Amino acid sequence: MPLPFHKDPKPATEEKIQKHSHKDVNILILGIQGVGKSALTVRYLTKRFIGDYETEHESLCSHVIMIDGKPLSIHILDTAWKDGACMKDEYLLWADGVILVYSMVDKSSFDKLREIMEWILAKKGEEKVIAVIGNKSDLIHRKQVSDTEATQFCAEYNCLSFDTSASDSYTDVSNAFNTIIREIKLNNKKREKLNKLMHNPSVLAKLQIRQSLKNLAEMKWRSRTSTM
Ligand SMILES: Nc1nc2c(ncn2[C@@H]2O[C@H](COP(=O)(O)OP(=O)(O)OP(=O)(O)O)[C@@H](O)[C@H]2O)c(=O)[nH]1
Repeated sequence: MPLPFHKDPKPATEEKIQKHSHKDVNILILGIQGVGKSALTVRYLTKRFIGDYETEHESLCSHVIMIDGKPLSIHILDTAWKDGACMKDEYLLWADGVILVYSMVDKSSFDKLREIMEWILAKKGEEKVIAVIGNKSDLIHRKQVSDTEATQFCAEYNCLSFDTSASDSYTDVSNAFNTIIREIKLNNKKREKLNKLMHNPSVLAKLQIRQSLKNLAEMKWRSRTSTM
C-alpha cells in the first residue's frame, strides 16, 4: 500500500535536496544509529509506529501538513549515522532547522550530541532552529540520561527540548515537530526581513556612512596617540 506521504526510497542526493522553494520548511534529523530518527519521522507523518525501519540510507520525506489552518510543504531529511558521515556541510546549508535525537536509554547517544552541536556551531548553524529530542521515554525503567543533564545541555546551547516516545505517544511527537516547525517559520520570516533590509539602498547607504564615520574617528584617534 502506498504511504500517505512521499518517502523517497533511494538515498537523498545533493541534487534532490536543493530543489525546494524557499517558503518550504527543510528539517535535518541527526543522531547516532538506533535512537529512533526514522520512527519519529514516520510517526509524525503517518501517525503510525511500524517498529522496523530501513537503516542503510538517508531518506528525504516530503509532505504537505496543515499548520495553524494553512498548508505547508515540509521536507525531512532522515539521515543514516554511519560514524558521522551524515554530518555534511551541504545538508546543514539546506536545513532551516536541525533536530538532534538521542535515546533516553543510551547515554552514548546523548554524549554524541555535543560533538554534533559543536560541528553545527563551527558551520555557523546557530542561525537555524535547533531542537533536541530525547526519545524512548516509554522505557523509563532503563533511563540513562537524567532530566537535569538534558535541561543543562539545552540551556547551554540555547535550543528547544522535547521528550518523546515514538512508540507510545503520537501527541508528544506531533507537539514536538509542530513547535519546531512554527519556530522555523518565525525564524525564516525574521531572516527574510533582515535580508530585505540589507538590500534596501537607503539602509545600505546609512550603513556605509556609519562605517566611514567610524573609520574617520579611528584614524583621528590613531594620529592623536602617535603624536603624544
Ligand atoms: N521502545 C521504543 N522503541 C523505539 C522508539 N523509537 C524507536 N524505537 C525502536 O528503536 C529501533 C531503532 O529505531 P529507528 O527509527 O530505526 O532508529 P534510527 O535512529 O532511524 O536508526 P538508524 O536508521 O540506524 O540510524 C527500532 O527497533 C524502533 O522500533 C520508542 O520511542 N520507544
